[in-house]
Amino acid sequence: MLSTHELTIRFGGHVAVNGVTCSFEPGTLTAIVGPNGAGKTTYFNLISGQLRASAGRVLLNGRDLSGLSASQRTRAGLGRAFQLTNLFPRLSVLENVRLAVQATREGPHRRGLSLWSIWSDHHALTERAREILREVALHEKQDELVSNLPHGDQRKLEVALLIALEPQVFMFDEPTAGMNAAEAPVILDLIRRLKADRSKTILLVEHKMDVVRELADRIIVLHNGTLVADGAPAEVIALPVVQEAYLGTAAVAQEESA
Ligand SMILES: Nc1ncnc2c1ncn2[C@@H]1O[C@H](COP(=O)(O)OP(=O)(O)OP(=O)(O)O)[C@@H](O)[C@H]1O
Repeated sequence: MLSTHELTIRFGGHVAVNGVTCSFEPGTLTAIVGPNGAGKTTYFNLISGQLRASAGRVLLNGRDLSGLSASQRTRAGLGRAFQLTNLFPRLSVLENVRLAVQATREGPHRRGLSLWSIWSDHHALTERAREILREVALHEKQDELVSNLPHGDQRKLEVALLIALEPQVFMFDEPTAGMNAAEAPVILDLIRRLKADRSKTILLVEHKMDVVRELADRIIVLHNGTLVADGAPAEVIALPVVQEAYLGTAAVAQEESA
């Protein structure tokens, strides 16, 4: 189980995430919603280690990750979509995924340096990388250079790399942002499949309410950095703070007068 305890960060005088205590169970997809600037991405950054907390703790299966770097947290099982700046733009799509698979499987694949083990490892890693690319519908572009990929494909590649890490916790920050109508369903299907594997913990920051409504088992709401609501999707979506953030104050006024 993943949990945060009184997690807080201050930027100068501004408290962007303010004492957030919350637990996330395996087999559950939790959507994190809230108005612009509420602290959703900052909360993600604190969990994944991109930002160091001013106070509070992040625990995974009882282990305190608070002092660990982002890459150490990744090795501990926290999977956050790669920033594309971390990729190798001059390598192919397949090579990038293969390297991520290799980095994940480094331990079991170290069987000494016989030519056979090098070849069979390479073969197995490449096969796994191809399989992942099929899952995100990027297999037809496996030989393209990453630097040449259009935006939607780069986002798919981020998800491919996340899968290659085989994390226990999947963190998606607006995974379909910038994708066209043909591309988004591929990623949403993939999240549905991850969800069906009841052992994974999934966190999703998402502005599209239809996506949240369909995928989330639970919704938490951040407002000015504070956790203001936590519960089943239908009851949380009905709250005025969510209605205001996503549907505009007009919708709230209409409901109130109805
Ligand atoms: N590195 C930083 N330095 C200073 N202030 C920051 C920094 N990162 C975030 N903030 C501030 O923290 C607050 C929360 O930002 P954050 O991006 O987490 O919100 P969000 O809920 O993800 O917003 P959005 O929905 O618009 O993406 C904002 O007021 C933002 O300006």
